[in-house]
Order: sequence, then C-alpha cells, then structure tokens
Amino acid sequence: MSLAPPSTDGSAVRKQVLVFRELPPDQLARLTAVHDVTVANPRKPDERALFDAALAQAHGLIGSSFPIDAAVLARAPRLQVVSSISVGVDNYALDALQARGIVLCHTPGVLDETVADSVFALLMATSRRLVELSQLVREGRWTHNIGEDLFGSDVHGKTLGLLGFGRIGQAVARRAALGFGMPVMYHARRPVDLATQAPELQGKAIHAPLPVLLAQADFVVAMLPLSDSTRGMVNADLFAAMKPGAIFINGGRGATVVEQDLLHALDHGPLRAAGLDVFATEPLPLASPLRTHPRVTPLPHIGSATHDTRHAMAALATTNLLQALAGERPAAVYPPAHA
Ligand SMILES: NC(=O)C1=CN([C@@H]2O[C@H](COP(=O)(O)OP(=O)(O)OC[C@H]3O[C@@H](n4cnc5c(N)ncnc54)[C@H](OP(=O)(O)O)[C@@H]3O)[C@@H](O)[C@H]2O)C=CC1
Ligand SMILES: O=CC(=O)O
Repeated sequence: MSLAPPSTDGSAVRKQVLVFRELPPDQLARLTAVHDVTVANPRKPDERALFDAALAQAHGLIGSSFPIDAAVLARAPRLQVVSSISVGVDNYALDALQARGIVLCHTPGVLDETVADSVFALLMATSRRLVELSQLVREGRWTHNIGEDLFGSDVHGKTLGLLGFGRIGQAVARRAALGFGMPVMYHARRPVDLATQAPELQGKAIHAPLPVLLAQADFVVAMLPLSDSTRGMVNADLFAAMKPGAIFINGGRGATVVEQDLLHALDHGPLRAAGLDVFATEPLPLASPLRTHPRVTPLPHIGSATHDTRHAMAALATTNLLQALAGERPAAVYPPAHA
C-alpha cells in the first residue's frame, strides 16, 4: 500500500520510508505527515514486489521480525536509517550497517516490565504445571482429587539463576527477589554495580560464577541477546551442570540454546521442565519435538505482546526514525553511545 503524501508545507524535505511490518494508525500518521510512506510486508507474497520496489528508494525502514541482512541492504542504496520495533537487534547485519554509516535504532526500556511479567508467568506455569492441569479440567478428566503424580514445585523461596542481567533480566530479578523471596544469582560478562543501577536488589542478587549458579539454581532463566558470543551458549555442558529437578526458561532468543541438548536434558538429564517463549526457528516448525513435549510449555514469542507495550514500542520506533531522518540523534540508537 503506497500512502499518498498530503500537500507539502515546504518546511522539510520529504523522504521515502518503507514500513515493513504493520504500524498502529496513529504512528503511521506521524510518518505520513512528513514523509512519503510505503507499507509492504515482505513476508506476504502479494506484497513482496512492492517491498522490493520501495526498498530501492528507501531512506528509512521501520518494522520487525524480518531479517535485514547484507543482501537486503545491498538493494537499498539510499538507506540512512533502520528503526526496529524490537529491542533485540539480531535480525540486522550490524557490520554492513556500520560500514555504510546507516543508523540502527531499537526499543529498549519500554518493554522491560511486560517481558518480565511474561517470563515470570512462564516460570509459574511450568513449576505449578498450570497448562497441563487446566487441560485436564477442560477435557473432563478431573474426576477425583489429583494425586502426588500431578503436584508441582514451589516458586517462593527457591533460587533463581539468571543468564543475562540487563534491563529485562533485572526486571525478572525484582519480581523474584522482592515479590517471591527468591535469592537471585546472575551470570553476565561484567558485574552490575547494584548500588547505582539497581539499589533495590542490593543484598538480594549476586554475580556468581556460572558453575555455581547452575549447581544451585532451581530456576535457570535465559534473558540473553543473540550475538556471536551467545549463539548456542546454553548447550549440553550447561544443562549437565544444572541441579537435578531444575526448570529452564528461555525469554531471550531461541538460538542461544542448542535445542537438541535441551531435549536431551529433559529426557535424560536434570531438567524437570522448560518454558520457552522463543525458538531457533520461528514460527516453531510443526515437526519440532519441543512443540509437543509433555514437560515443555511453549509460547509463540509473546514476551512484549500487550496492547500497551506494543504501542509504546511502535511509538518509540517511530520517534527514533523521525529523529534520525531529521538528522538528530535518535532516542534509542544501537549501539548506545556509552557501549
Ligand atoms: N521474548 C521476547 O518477546 C523478548 C525477548 N527479548 C530478548 O531479550 C534480550 C535482552 O534484552 P535486554 O535485557 O533489554 O538487553 P540488555 O542488553 O539490557 O541485557 C543483556 C544482558 O545479557 C548479558 N550478556 C550479553 N552477552 C553475554 C554473554 N556472551 N555472556 C553472558 N552474558 C551476556 C549482558 O551483560 P554483559 O554485556 O555484561 O555480558 C546483559 O546482562 C534482547 O536482546 C532480546 O533478544 C527482548 C524483548 C522481548
Ligand atoms: O523479541 C522481542 C524484542 O523486542 O526483541
């Protein structure tokens, strides 16, 4: 869909913007007020040709869930800015963007609490077997009091081990430590200065050596970005080092986990259960054993999927794009200036 520009007020140079995933109407209106906008989702076969044509002219891209790789960038000779409606930047060819001086923006911060809510919901659901037991009621199999074979495991007071302790990891830690009395251990390459960055977690969360975290955590929650350093990081060695009966939750990116190793840890290793919002291939292929494994609770990548938060992400991404196209420093550029 090409959106005709309103009559120009002559105050600014209109640029070509390609929206590659749907934007809420109010955010689309902010763009069309100042730029020429094409909306085309390359995942839809009937919009692919329009996407390709608009890409060749685009100064700015905004969207998510589609890889903007080196081949796509090579077909966008005028590109100045890519604004992702996501905090994760693993869909973007970072080296090629940097080499061409194309600004990359993303949406940190506005989704932290919502994603942490989702991760904690998954942690609760797996430990108390909520989906499985709800299914039992729905299917008319609740004919007598459930027995020990269907009991769950406690959450409060148990130890949480976080792989990744950034914005979202810390939001998960707050829920665990302040709401559920859980001691928190975290693994990251650099310890976080809790006194300045998360004073409410002082004395409640510690930076622990990975083997210690894995041996002691009742819940291991991965909240890692996908990068060269994290791809396949959660592998057979890590699963083997986890405490017997541990529950594994992944709210970061699927490819940080070796899924075959996860399955082995469920069937032959220490894992009691797993809760997964993200997968190496999304949507999850029908043939994936993770889809139907009885002790896996799979979700369709819904970490930030509330009306409020998805709108806040779209608004921040739109602001970022408008700022960058105006030659200003965007509110949330990747990598951040201090990195
Ligand atoms: N399921 C969903 O819907 C969502 C998933 N996400 C995913 O969550 C990720 C995290 O988001 P956010 O918290 O904002 O990101 P941050 O950048 O704030 O945090 C990332 C954390 O991971 C750590 N980390 C990075 N690389 C490594 C490594 N090699 N080894 C150990 N720790 C590492 C960082 O610490 P250090 O650099 O010191 O190692 C930091 O603690 C996103 O990148 C995205 O992929 C985000 C939103 C929604
Ligand atoms: O996975 C979602 C994101 O914002 O990143």
